[in-house]
Amino acid sequence: MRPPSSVREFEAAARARLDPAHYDYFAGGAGEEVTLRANEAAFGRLALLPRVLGGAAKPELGVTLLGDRAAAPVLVAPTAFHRLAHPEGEKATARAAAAAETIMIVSMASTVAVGDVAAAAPGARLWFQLYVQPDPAFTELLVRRAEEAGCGALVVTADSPVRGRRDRDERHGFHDLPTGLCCENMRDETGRVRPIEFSPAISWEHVDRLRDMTSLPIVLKGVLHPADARRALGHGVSALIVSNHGGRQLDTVPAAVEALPGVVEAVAGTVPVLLDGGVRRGTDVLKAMALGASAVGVGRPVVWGLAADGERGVRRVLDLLRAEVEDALTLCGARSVHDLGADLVLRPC
Ligand SMILES: Cc1cc2nc3c(=O)[nH]c(=O)nc-3n(C[C@H](O)[C@H](O)[C@H](O)COP(=O)(O)O)c2cc1C
Ligand SMILES: CC(C)CC(=O)C(=O)O
Repeated sequence: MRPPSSVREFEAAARARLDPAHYDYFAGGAGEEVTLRANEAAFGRLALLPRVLGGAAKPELGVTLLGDRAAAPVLVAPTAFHRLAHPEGEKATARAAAAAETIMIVSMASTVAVGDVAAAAPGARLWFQLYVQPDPAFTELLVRRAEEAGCGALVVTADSPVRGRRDRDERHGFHDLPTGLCCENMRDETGRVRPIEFSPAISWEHVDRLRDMTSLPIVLKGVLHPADARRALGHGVSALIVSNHGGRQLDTVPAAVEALPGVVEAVAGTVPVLLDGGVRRGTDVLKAMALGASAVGVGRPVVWGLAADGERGVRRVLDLLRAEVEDALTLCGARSVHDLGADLVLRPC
């Protein structure tokens, strides 16, 4: 059978393979899924206004983020539970990210321990995503594990003081991983697996404590409001990710790409601003970068690749997106992803 030739086809292939409860866990969003739909729809409403006769024979796609080089401005966003999608789980994802020469943000809720992910994928550039745990000693243990695994940054998720309410999971009664799988990073010193806890009282003080705890750069994920973006700058944050968690947390917040310009303006170039949510095509990547993003993350597309064909599927998803970015860049008459300005995008009135 021919391999899928778009992220959409990968989703169809993944859906055909996955248990419906697991497909719905990966695909679903919070509440009425207004934000989930908005993430993709907002990219569709933005039109590209290309230039002509300005291209390069080999356009520049590479970006350097917090000292880590990525061959294309498309990162692997942190997503939980990869072994639900494929037995090799995060090991397969990391190998594919390494082969595609991009950065993978390993979820704290990975089903392979971050140290084992790193060991399985030599040369992978990994960052570690953290949900601050109510027990500060356990949070510190997680940070040390990320450091020992060689992760290049700590990505602190700020949009999840509680877990989003997801009707699809309720309908299936999907609340726990099946027997044999667990969140391997959550083992304490005795080997017991702790449940992931959310911290409703998470605050800027927690960011300060993390700042004191580690010399890793801290990336704040889940920022939508410009005032929070400005505030983050005073707390030693090295980058921001504009994200609504793929529409899985607070429903009816704006599409990520709609929130992007306000955050970009607020930080005024002091730190890189990344975006995730709804990126499915190379043209989406260009639109986000034209509006000021330094790179984007993809969540579900990677899971679809993994479910469809393991490491090979993830590699193909990343390669497809890279090729689409290259084509779109050339068709926009641009020589480099660093040359894109807001005039490339026509926003609806
Ligand atoms: C199945 C799934 C699991 C996720 N798990 C995490 C997680 O563990 N930590 C986190 O910060 N974000 C998590 N996210 C959010 C992603 O990092 C990202 O914000 C989102 O998927 C981007 O939207 P996209 O799926 O449209 O690309 C998850 C998203 C999905 C779809
Ligand atoms: C363990 C989960 C809370 C992971 C997550 O962030 C998600 O499912 O969106």
